Amino acid sequence: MSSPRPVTPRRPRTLTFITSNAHKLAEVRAMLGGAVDLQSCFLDLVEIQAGSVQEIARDKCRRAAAMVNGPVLTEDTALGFTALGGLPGPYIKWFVSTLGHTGLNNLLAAYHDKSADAICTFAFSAGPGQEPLLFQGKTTGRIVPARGAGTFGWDPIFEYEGKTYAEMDKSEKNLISHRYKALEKLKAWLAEENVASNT
Ligand SMILES: O=c1[nH]c(=O)c2ncn([C@@H]3O[C@H](COP(=O)(O)OP(=O)(O)OP(=O)(O)O)[C@@H](O)[C@H]3O)c2[nH]1
Ligand SMILES: [Mg+2]
Repeated sequence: MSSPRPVTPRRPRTLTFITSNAHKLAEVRAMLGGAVDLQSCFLDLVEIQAGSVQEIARDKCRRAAAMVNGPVLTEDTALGFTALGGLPGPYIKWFVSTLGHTGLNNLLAAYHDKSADAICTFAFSAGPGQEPLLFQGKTTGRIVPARGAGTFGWDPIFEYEGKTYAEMDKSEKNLISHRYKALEKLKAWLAEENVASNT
């Protein structure tokens, strides 16, 4: 007996982005432009502890799809310090709120290597029981003492090519960021469907 073929979800024209983070939503809106009709739903989803960012992102998306009983887009951001083997990674939210910018710098005080990877993982599920598809982007930078007037999480301590995210105009960050790179992959996937459905 042959096993069932995996079903590729239809690419949606409307995306419902489930997030509790207004900064993420603003960046995603700015970067998606008119590529898709973006709806948002402000929910703080449970996030599991797991060994991989992918596993956490998939679980978060499955929960969102079950909660709204329909197609959903979710996003998970990790910030991994090379010297710490990729930690705090997906747990950066709790590290930044507990340690602050200075504390995060102090974590690297004993190490010469200050490099860090900002990793963004979007997950799309076509609905409850539908396996999420992942779109991931990574930007490598350095952890530095806070600079710039950023109000978004760790933007002031993440330096890329001489400027922290917080020192960049939004439009500048949105051309090189981890989120931009992930969103380009999501947009390419959406565009493929538009080509297919117009032919
Ligand atoms: O300076 C920043 N520049 C960014 O570009 C960025 N993207 C995310 N974050 C922060 O990193 C943690 C991720 O955790 P996270 O993915 O679980 O997000 P969240 O819980 O805030 O929202 P969500 O899970 O409801 O979507 C949270 O503290 C976010 O505020 C950023 N900080
Ligand atoms: Mg979260």
